[in-house]
Amino acid sequence: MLEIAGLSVRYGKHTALTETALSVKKGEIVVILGANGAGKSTLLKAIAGICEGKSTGSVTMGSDPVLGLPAHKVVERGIALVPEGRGIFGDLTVRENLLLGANPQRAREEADANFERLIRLFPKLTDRAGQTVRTMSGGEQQMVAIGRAMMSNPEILMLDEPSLGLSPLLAKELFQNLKAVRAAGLGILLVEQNAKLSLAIADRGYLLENGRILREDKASILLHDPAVQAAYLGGAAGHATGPAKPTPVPQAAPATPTPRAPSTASVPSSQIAGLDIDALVSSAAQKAVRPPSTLTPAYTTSAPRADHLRQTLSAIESAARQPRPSSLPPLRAQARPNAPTASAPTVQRPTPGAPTPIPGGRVDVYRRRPGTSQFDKTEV
Ligand SMILES: Nc1ncnc2c1ncn2[C@@H]1O[C@H](COP(=O)(O)OP(=O)(O)OP(=O)(O)O)[C@@H](O)[C@H]1O
Repeated sequence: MLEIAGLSVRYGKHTALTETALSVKKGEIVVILGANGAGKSTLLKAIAGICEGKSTGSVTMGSDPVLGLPAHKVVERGIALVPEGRGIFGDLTVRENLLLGANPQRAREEADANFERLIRLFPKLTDRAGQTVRTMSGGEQQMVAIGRAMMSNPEILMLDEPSLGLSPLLAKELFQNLKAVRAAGLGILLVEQNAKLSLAIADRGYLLENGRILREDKASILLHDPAVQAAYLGGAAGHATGPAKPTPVPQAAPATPTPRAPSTASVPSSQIAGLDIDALVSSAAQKAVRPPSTLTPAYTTSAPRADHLRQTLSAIESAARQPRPSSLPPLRAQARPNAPTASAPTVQRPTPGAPTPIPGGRVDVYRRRPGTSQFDKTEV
């Protein structure tokens, strides 16, 4: 169904993918294994229409060409991507995130059916429909991200390292969920560091190295191949999880989830479809542009900023109260609204201690009495 042939991607002079070929059929899970920088994310991004590099070759969905289409058109062709890091809206509820997934034209008419399919696959989502997503555990958030992608009614679901950041238990649950998605008839293209778990559920696998596909085989064969074990499973199947990458920090579930709205035991599909998708999309777009205060942890409350301001002001005030050092030259005499006007039109900058005499003329210099608004006249 998804066919990739001769796909190459360059970022400027750097070639990230070279003549890549692979396919994903309906109802199968295909996993891409590769070390850091092998080009796995680039492959998914090039298919999804969000790659910053220059892509050449061919990507087709059925008989439709896909390569080069903008991301929203790729989704309309039936390909959905769950990006690394999930890309969900943490400030929105589960229901709102799912509804955003139903924005593509191909999904709008079938939003009810897609939602029914989703809650059959992930019944937990119905209990959490009103919960704000950022209050959920990493595994639950990943489920929302997959759920949102599925609401676009895809035939191919692509996932970029979905187990990243999940505890082993949550990762296991995630891979069980992917089996359920496959059973629903979707094709899955999976990029994973967790070679053991992903090969255990996959049908086929590709090994990608330095942007080239080195090998393609059945997942069960790859899983038990000594060379694959050495490269991706730490030398012994079942003990390691893939090539070197910093061990993800498991996301703990919050002690007490705080739903924004009371949890609904069951959400009828009409409740999903009843929301206004366009309004939600534009509100989500606004929320995605965060004010600077939410981006800088130090300024998440106004107190530290106010303290800093107060300290700065008091430092300026106390500096202003300091007596002026006598070595500094006096300020240039200026006309003041309530002071007598100097008889000469210009006053030269005086030397310290004594005003400079003006040749051929007399200058009246007015000095302010300290602490008053009175002026004393001096003739020069
Ligand atoms: N936007 C970009 N601009 C320039 N080079 C890039 C860009 N994105 C990726 N690359 C380079 O392309 C190569 C492949 O990167 P890619 O992210 O696809 O690898 P990966 O296999 O997904 O790695 P990882 O597992 O570390 O995420 C790397 O050398 C990377 O530095």
